[in-house]
This record gives sequence, structure tokens and C-alpha cells, in this order.
Amino acid sequence: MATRTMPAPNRAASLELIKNFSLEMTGKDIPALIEAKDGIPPGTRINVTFLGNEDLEMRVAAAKAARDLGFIPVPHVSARRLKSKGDLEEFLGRLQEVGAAEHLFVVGGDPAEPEGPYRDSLALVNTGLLQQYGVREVGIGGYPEGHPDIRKEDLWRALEDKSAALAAQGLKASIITQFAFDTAPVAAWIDEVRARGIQAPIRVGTPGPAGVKRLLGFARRFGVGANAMIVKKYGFSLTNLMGDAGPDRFVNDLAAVLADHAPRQDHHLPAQVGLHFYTFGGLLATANWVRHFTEEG
Ligand SMILES: NC(=O)C1=CN([C@@H]2O[C@H](COP(=O)(O)OP(=O)(O)OC[C@H]3O[C@@H](n4cnc5c(N)ncnc54)[C@H](O)[C@@H]3O)[C@@H](O)[C@H]2O)C=CC1
Ligand SMILES: Nc1nc(=O)c2c([nH]1)NC[C@@H]1CN(c3ccc(C(=O)N[C@@H](CCC(=O)O)C(=O)O)cc3)CN21
Repeated sequence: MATRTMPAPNRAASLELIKNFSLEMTGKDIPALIEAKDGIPPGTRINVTFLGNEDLEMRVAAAKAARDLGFIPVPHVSARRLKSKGDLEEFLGRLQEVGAAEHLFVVGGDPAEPEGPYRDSLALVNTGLLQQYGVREVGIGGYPEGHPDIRKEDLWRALEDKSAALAAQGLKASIITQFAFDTAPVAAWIDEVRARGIQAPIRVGTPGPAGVKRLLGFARRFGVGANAMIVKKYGFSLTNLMGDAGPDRFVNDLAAVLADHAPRQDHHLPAQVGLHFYTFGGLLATANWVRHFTEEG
């Protein structure tokens, strides 16, 4: 595959891309969020993961903390990890009580077999329960490089079905993608989403600055492309595995590529593409990285 030459960084495009960024935290990251709060713009969306090693109390407490600290919580709901309809209603009810139900991210969930009645995120949308608990906007997953356990055509059908189901229920949709190191598949995937008539805002998953070993570990776990050429293009070599790799090159390259692709920019449209930072245990480091990139570039 011909290695594409990097377009020259386009500072204005990079600043446009990174504004209104969102961050991700796990149920264990409340202390980290408190430590990082002064460096995160008020009203920033903070996604709260729904992992196997968290419980209801941790997830609600994390969403409440994000709300109380002046941010917009976006709790994840993992369809396959829900034990029953009651489980879903309890979680939504608790989120509504703490003012954290307005924005949700629904996802299939990693279990190979559902632990309850919901086998995919569309099933959650189709319960018709979301708006009953005050949900107004629903995030759904996107996979520029595919998913190790799911066929490409199933991912595209799911994206189209969820978009249609959300529109039918008067719920706003947004797409958050799996993280990537290579911008080419991301730009191509965005073009295909738009070509399929899906206009929802897209937040491109971006790895926050984290140890290279940790990043490669998550990439392997989640089926994200990380071969030698890609990681070199991303800006870290396979030799200095101990270094911290910040997403400077990924952000600048993606912004420049999107600026080249952009159809005639109609500035009345809301920003259609933004960034979602996976913090991987480094919430403070990620918040600091975003602030420095935005201030100094
Ligand atoms: N993007 C993110 O931040 C996250 C992504 N995920 C992963 O993405 C997967 C897909 O989630 P969605 O995009 O919501 O897809 P989805 O729930 O809309 O499902 C798309 C299609 O893939 C199947 N599917 C879903 N999860 C599966 C699994 N774990 N194994 C095999 N087939 C599965 C579904 O039956 C459906 O046919 C999740 O299952 C999980 O592995 C999980 C958590 C966060
Ligand atoms: N297929 C798939 N499954 C996922 O669960 C998933 C994705 N993709 N895409 C990215 C997001 C981000 N995910 C995560 C997972 C763990 C941490 C994390 O920070 N974990 C802590 C403790 C270790 C742990 O709980 O696993 C850490 O310090 O790394 C963050 C984001 C889960 N997500």
C-alpha cells in the first residue's frame, strides 16, 4: 500500500476539529476527574464507560460527578451486559435522578453472548424506554477499521438501522468511533457514512497520550490496526515502547485530510466531525494534552 505523504498541518482546521471535544472516563475515574476538572472547559461531554469491572453504583456515581462538576455526562449502556428489562429501567431511573440521563451512548457490549434480553444496541433503542427516562440524544458506535467479531455489512446495517430508529423516535443521534492510529481509514469511512445519507455528527475516537505499550495493548484487545507502518506514521516507533505517544500527528493529519475532503463548507451546519478522547487511565494527562495542543499547537 503506497504510504500517503502527510498533508501539511492546517492549524485552523486542527483547532476547528478539536473544539467541542469529548472525553471518556471509567467508573474508577472520579478522583481523576476531580483532579483534572479545572483544565476541562465547562459543558464538555464526559462519556462514562460500562465495563465488566464496574457496577451500577460506580457508573451512577461517575455520571453524577461529571454533572456536579459542570460537565455533560454521557453514560454508556452496554446491551449485552444488562441482565433484564428491570436492570435497564433501574439504570435509566438512577441516571435521571442525578440529572445524567439526557445524553446516552448505547453499545452492543463485549460479551460474546448477551447476559440478558438485549443482543445489540438497536434492541435498546427499540424498547421505547429511552425517552421515557428523559433521554434526548443517543450516541452509537462506528468502526472505521471494522470490528474483529462483527462482519462489515452487519456493522453498516446496524448503523443505518439505529440511525433510522432514533429518527423515528425523535431522538437526536451522534456517532462515536472506535479509536484509530491511521487517519486514512477514518477519512474514507466518514465519506462512506455521508454517502449512505447518515448526517449524524461524528466524534472520531482518538487515543489520549498514554504509554505506547498500553495503547498497543488496547489496540490489540479491540481489534484496532497497529502494524509497524501505522504506528510509525502515528509518531511512535516500536523501539521506544516506554515513551508517551500523544495524538498530535493523528489530529493534525486528520484535520488536514478532512479540510481537503470538505465539500463547500456551509458554516450554518453544526460542526459535523469532532474528536472523542479515550483516556485509558490517563484522564488528567489527556485533558492537559488537549489544552496544550489548543493553546500552543
Ligand atoms: N465504540 C466503543 O466505544 C465501544 C465499542 N464496543 C464494542 O463494539 C461492539 C459493537 O457494538 P455496537 O456498535 O453497538 O454494535 P451493535 O450492538 O449495533 O451490533 C451490531 C451487530 O453486531 C452484533 N454484535 C454486537 N456486539 C457483538 C459482539 N460483542 N460479538 C459479536 N457480535 C456482536 C450485533 O448482534 C449486531 O448484529 C460491542 O459489542 C463491543 O464489542 C464496546 C464498548 C465501547
Ligand atoms: N470493542 C471495544 N470494547 C470496548 O470496551 C471499548 C472499545 N472497543 N473501544 C474503546 C472503549 C474504551 N474502553 C476503555 C476500557 C478501559 C479503560 C481504562 O481506562 N481502564 C482502566 C483500568 C483497567 C480496566 O478497567 O480495564 C485503565 O487504567 O486502563 C478505558 C476505556 C472500552 N471501549
